[in-house]
Amino acid sequence: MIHARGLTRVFKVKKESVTAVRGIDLDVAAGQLVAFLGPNGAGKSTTLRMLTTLLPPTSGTAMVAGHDVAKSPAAVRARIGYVGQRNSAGENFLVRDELITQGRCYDLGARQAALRADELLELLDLQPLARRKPGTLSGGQRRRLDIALGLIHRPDLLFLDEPSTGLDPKSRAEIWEHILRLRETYGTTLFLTTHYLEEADNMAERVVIIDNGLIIADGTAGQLKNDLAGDHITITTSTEEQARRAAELAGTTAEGTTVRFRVPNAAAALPDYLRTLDGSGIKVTTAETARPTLDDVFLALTGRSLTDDDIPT
Ligand SMILES: Nc1ncnc2c1ncn2[C@@H]1O[C@H](COP(=O)(O)OP(=O)(O)OP(=O)(O)O)[C@@H](O)[C@H]1O
Repeated sequence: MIHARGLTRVFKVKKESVTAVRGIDLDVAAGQLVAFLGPNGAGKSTTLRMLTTLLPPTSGTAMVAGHDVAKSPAAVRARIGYVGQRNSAGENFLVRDELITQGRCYDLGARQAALRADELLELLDLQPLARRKPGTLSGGQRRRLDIALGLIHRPDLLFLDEPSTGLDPKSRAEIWEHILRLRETYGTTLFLTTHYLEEADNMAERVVIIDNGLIIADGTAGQLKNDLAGDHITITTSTEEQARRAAELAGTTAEGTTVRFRVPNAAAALPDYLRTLDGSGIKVTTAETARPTLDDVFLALTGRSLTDDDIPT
């Protein structure tokens, strides 16, 4: 569904050039749900804009929904949907009429546009709001309308830029419920950016991480965590001296009475470690293990946290 090779975008700003995307290769099969993650300024929106024909690549190629973004942008646009970060609906029409008008823009006949609008109102639980104006909807309701607008021509592939950002946790959960439902109903391929790591972790079957214009990791959340981060073991001891010795045995340094370190499989490693500590006369007060997060993956790859720069987690 997406087949990009060496996709690059350089912006000229006065005499300087900014390389936002540095030759990325990306393949997305039909029906996949891919989360595209990266810190602020990593190149997510620029990539999305190139894949959706909104911005021409400086070099490289991308076939999207079977067509070349540079050579046949109209054919790409006819087959994809794009839900940007800003609201797509106008303010003047009622919700249902907004959808019908959008359908007419895609050359649907009046009857077909109305049928499609009603189908999407149903799918996105917008039926009770059909006769309201978009300006009167809540943030979550507006996002659902944006998604419906992106789906009116029943695209094979839907791009969503930060679909849940700025919503309260309940509305975020609802948006995800609808995203998953539309995938189940239509089998739509979904490619979305998100700042919410736990959403990418729980919902997407594939996570692609971009940093500084380059794809630095690509796989299931589980694979990335196993291969690149490792589990956490945390123990506490009753004295700082004991923690220092326990840390030494784990090849790390203590923080007060706490020792933290990573291992490939904590459940298997912890009993051995506790036995070693016991044999050395170190009294452990608490011991726990934790699976890594996607942020741990990013940290392991770059030495930085994805949650820096005020990115909400
Ligand atoms: N029109 C432009 N002119 C100049 N530089 C740009 C332009 N658009 C993006 N950039 C730069 O390209 C880089 C990537 O930006 P992009 O918006 O793609 O990142 P992002 O990962 O989407 O970030 P965010 O999560 O903050 O939206 C940044 O350094 C940005 O400043």
